[in-house]
Amino acid sequence: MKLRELLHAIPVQQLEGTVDLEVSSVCFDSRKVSAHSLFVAVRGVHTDGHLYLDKAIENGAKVLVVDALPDQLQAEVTYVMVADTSYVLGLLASNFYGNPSKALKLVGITGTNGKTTMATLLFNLFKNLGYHVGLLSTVENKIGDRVIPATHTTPDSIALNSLLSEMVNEGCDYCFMEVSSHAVVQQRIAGLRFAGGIFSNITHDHLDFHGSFDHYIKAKKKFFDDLDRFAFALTNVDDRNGAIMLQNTFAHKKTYGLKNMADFKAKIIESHMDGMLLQVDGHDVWVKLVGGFNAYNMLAVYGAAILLEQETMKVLTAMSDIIGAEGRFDVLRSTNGIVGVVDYAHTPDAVENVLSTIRELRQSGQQIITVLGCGGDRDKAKRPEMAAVAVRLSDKVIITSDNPRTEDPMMIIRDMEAGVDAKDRKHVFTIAERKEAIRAACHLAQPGDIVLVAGKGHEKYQEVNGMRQHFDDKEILIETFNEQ
Ligand SMILES: CC(=O)N[C@H]1[C@@H](OP(=O)(O)OP(=O)(O)OC[C@H]2O[C@@H](n3ccc(=O)[nH]c3=O)[C@H](O)[C@@H]2O)O[C@H](CO)[C@@H](O)[C@@H]1O[C@H](C)C(=O)N[C@@H](C)C(=O)N[C@H](CCC(=O)O)C(=O)O
Ligand SMILES: Nc1ncnc2c1ncn2[C@@H]1O[C@H](COP(=O)(O)OP(=O)(O)OP(=O)(O)O)[C@@H](O)[C@H]1O
Ligand SMILES: N[C@H](CCC[C@H](N)C(=O)O)C(=O)O
Ligand SMILES: [Mg+2]
Repeated sequence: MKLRELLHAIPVQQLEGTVDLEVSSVCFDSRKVSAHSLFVAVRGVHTDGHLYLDKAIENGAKVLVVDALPDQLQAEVTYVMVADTSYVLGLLASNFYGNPSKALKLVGITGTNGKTTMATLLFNLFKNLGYHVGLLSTVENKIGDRVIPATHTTPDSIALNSLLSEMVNEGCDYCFMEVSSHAVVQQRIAGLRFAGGIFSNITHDHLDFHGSFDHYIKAKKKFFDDLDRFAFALTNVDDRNGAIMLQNTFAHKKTYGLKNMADFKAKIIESHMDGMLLQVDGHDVWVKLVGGFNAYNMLAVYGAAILLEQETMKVLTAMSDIIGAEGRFDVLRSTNGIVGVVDYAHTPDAVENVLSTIRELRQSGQQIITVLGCGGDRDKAKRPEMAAVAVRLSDKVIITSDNPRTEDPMMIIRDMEAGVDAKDRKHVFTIAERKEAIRAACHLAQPGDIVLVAGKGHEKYQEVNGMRQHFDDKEILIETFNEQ
């Protein structure tokens, strides 16, 4: 593509060099630059792309996008100075791939918990309604039935636009994607046109990255602030911060809720281990998901489908058929009657929701044994809180490891243990090796008891010191159950 074309609608402050040259690719990593690339220098968490301008030129870059011009300019290179390179990277990525978000209906979902579940439910619902659909999620990216492994909850703007353009080329009508707060702050979604945005909820997470809860709220809100007047903005009115999300949006404001007045309303009529009977806008509908939080997820999905102009009865019928994402309240049973639940709960709120649901569904005498850990190089403040909630709502807890990354697993465990009251310690065990922790929980369980393995859900790895080793909670549960 010609640089002149690529710079369409880009807020350029200063230009040095020609715009009549061919650009072969847009890159933000000097190591991925090849002949005739355009390199965007981004200021990151660990380093600054502006330090790699020479490396980018050495690797073949002919255009550099910067927020400050270097002292020495190279004659054969075009310099484009802009105020915010991360933002401009989003716009350039959209332009480079032909603005694919404008050629399908893109719906973004943000919030602390429920994004993957809602995006997957919407993907499955619209497929069931007969559309060709795309999905961008933590678990996987999908174009129709084709799976493309996911590296992030929200891909970087180049990967994102490349995936969207493949979706357009393959005839997708809709794409449902997760919008993480990291992605909003890092402008990964800049330049995208959304047909709608959905807010699930906001509770404690990622305070390491955002600094404070207030900044975390503002990051989520920015997604709605940037929606245009043709989009819908659907929020959870039962969440304390649900209304705040829509304060400054130009989009059509719509609400859903189980407790407060809302445009889309639902009630839980019956709850079972294998599903719930919901009343959605006055209609009874059986769904295959369990837990009050999933009533919210289902209701938001219903609301979004109606806002996307689907027929009510068709949507309700399809809702009975669809399932959510892998590793979200997956139930397994041992031959001797122990119930295993694998769930991706990795925030205090999610642990509370999952355990409250299990408590509501258990029969008298059934014990709950929870296995959980907390991720390394992530929000430390949630560690004692997650442990405290698990101890409050379980009969026994085994504290273990969950992706220690570059941290010492025992230090993470100590942070978690700080949330356990002295009086509860006799019900709490520490087994750093996750496999052994799961096995011990199964051995402690009596027939009928429930073993919750929380935090990793669909993940197929344990990350230790930058190395990912194969690890699958479900696989270990099944293996141990088969021995019992
Ligand atoms: C903290 C964070 O979000 N980091 C993301 C960020 O990296 P960074 O800011 O650390 O980048 P950096 O290393 O400082 O480098 C700055 C710039 O210099 C460039 N560089 C660097 C070295 C070099 O030799 N040449 C070069 O050009 C880099 O390409 C980059 O453009 O930008 C990168 C490119 O987009 C991301 O891959 C990276 O995600 C890391 C791997 C990550 O773990 N992110 C997690 C926290 C994340 O994003 N999670 C959310 C979901 C959270 C949730 O809701 O659960 C997600 O959306 O996945
Ligand atoms: N609407 C909800 N409200 C609260 N908790 C939820 C909700 N939906 C799911 N959960 C809980 O949160 C966990 C994570 O759900 P999900 O993967 O859908 O969230 P996410 O927002 O995609 O998370 P991530 O930020 O890691 O991408 C689930 O396993 C469940 O325990
Ligand atoms: N997307 C989340 C997932 C956390 C899941 C948990 N298994 C962990 O590694 O902390 C994050 O990167 O913070
Ligand atoms: Mg997710």
